[in-house]
Amino acid sequence: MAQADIAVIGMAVMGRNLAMNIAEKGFKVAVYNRSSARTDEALAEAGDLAGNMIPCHSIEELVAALKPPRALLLMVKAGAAVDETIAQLKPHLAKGDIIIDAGNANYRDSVAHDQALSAEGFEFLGVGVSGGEEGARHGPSIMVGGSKVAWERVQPVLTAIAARYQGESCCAYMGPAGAGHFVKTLHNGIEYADMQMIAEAYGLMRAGLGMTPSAIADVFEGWTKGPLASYLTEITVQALRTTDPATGKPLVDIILDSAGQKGTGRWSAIEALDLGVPASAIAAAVEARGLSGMRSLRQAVNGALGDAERAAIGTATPEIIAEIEKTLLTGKILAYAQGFDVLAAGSKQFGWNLPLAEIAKIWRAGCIIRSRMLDSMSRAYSATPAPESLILDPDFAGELKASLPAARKILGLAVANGHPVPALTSALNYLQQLRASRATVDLVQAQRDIFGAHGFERVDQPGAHHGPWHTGAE
Ligand SMILES: NC(=O)C1=CN([C@@H]2O[C@H](COP(=O)(O)OP(=O)(O)OC[C@H]3O[C@@H](n4cnc5c(N)ncnc54)[C@H](OP(=O)(O)O)[C@@H]3O)[C@@H](O)[C@H]2O)C=CC1
Ligand SMILES: O=C(CO)[C@H](O)[C@H](O)COP(=O)(O)O
Repeated sequence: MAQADIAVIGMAVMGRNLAMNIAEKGFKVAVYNRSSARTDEALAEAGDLAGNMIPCHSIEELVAALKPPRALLLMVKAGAAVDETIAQLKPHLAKGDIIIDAGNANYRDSVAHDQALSAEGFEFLGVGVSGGEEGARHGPSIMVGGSKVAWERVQPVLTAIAARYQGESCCAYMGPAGAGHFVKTLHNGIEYADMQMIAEAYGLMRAGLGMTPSAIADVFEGWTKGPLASYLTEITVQALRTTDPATGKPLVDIILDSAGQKGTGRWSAIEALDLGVPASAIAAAVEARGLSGMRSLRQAVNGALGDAERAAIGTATPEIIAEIEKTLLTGKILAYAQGFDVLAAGSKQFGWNLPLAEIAKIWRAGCIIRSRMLDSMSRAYSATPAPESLILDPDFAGELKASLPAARKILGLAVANGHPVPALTSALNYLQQLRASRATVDLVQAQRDIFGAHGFERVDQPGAHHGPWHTGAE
């Protein structure tokens, strides 16, 4: 009998936890996984919540379990798995039924799915979900894009399962198809930058100040009470406090220094480049992950040039630690500013009218980048008119001004003493470029005009100009 409010397809980490979350909020959820064993495992794990879950072992069974118009939420591997699942579902669905892709899809795939499905009479939502396993189970941040009719149908479920910040649900409608996954992509781009900059600050304390992981954990713990308060700061404390049971060493020292990536960070950098918006801190973080994976090249370069000389930048005094905190704060504000700039540019380019203040609001709880700073960002974007960049918001401008001398000093020391700090320096260079009253691309314009007659503008006359250039003859 059709009694389920919604279906969740994909019973891996995210899907099964979302299903339990939905069941806990009092909705009936039909669950299905390509390999049936996972469906049974999910039911077994659900305990009392299984009463609100309907296990289905075939697509036919799943479709029959749903109240019309049927809403089916896919939480499977992004890409081909989504295409295949949609193709399997379609023959069993009726017009008006809703397919929701809630994985980490590329927003372009969401747009394509929306076009194809709406042409066949189905509704589509591309939904970004952030919060990992814990978030999926107890309240993620949810970014919805696509059909408004479909949104209205599933809004009660998605709003109920999302995290709450001071009573407000961290689920919101972002705009037409593509908008939800575009926002989620940039969330992850910012996440990459935030994580990389935290790792760089850790590196400075570890190799530059000679501190132990546990002493650095204490520092990060202190930072959880200040402007850097965030989930990522908190889990950094947890990571640095963990000892490897097998060796008794700090676990962080046993973990291979090669980080994976599934695509969203890279897509953020690609979209930024496509839109012509600098997102150098995000790009640096993506590149740092890529470079970490080039193990044979790293070993060859290490062998050829010798181990990077990572000399002391000082001793672990409260003063220098406070300067590293300010350096991280500077980098973090700038990386978020870049991420929001990409969102604003995408919004304009695709005519989405993305709600930037709302985005900052729904990122305040549930998602991986949740932080105290996002509350200030939601306030900044609620202003009329909204600032052109977060850097121009008076509070963030004030924080940057106050932190800048420390950031320059620390990053100067870092570079001079051989410490890799690609994301932090990219962020700082971005600000230094923006602040400069005169950029050095005047010389680039000269070069372009000499080799390609590309022309240039003059500061003292209107119009396009060309040369005349010194030939060496005069
Ligand atoms: N893990 C996380 O922290 C987060 C993940 N996400 C996104 O959520 C989605 C799900 O993530 P996660 O739970 O980690 O699971 P995975 O990304 O590891 O995907 C595994 C699931 O996809 C299914 N699957 C794989 N290939 C196919 C296929 N060809 N046809 C049908 N089903 C297939 C698997 O079924 P089977 O068991 O049969 O192999 C399984 O249910 C992904 O898009 C991910 O990027 C979003 C936020 C956080
Ligand atoms: O979406 C997520 C959190 O919001 C994923 O957990 C995370 O981004 C995984 O991505 P990657 O493997 O590329 O680090």
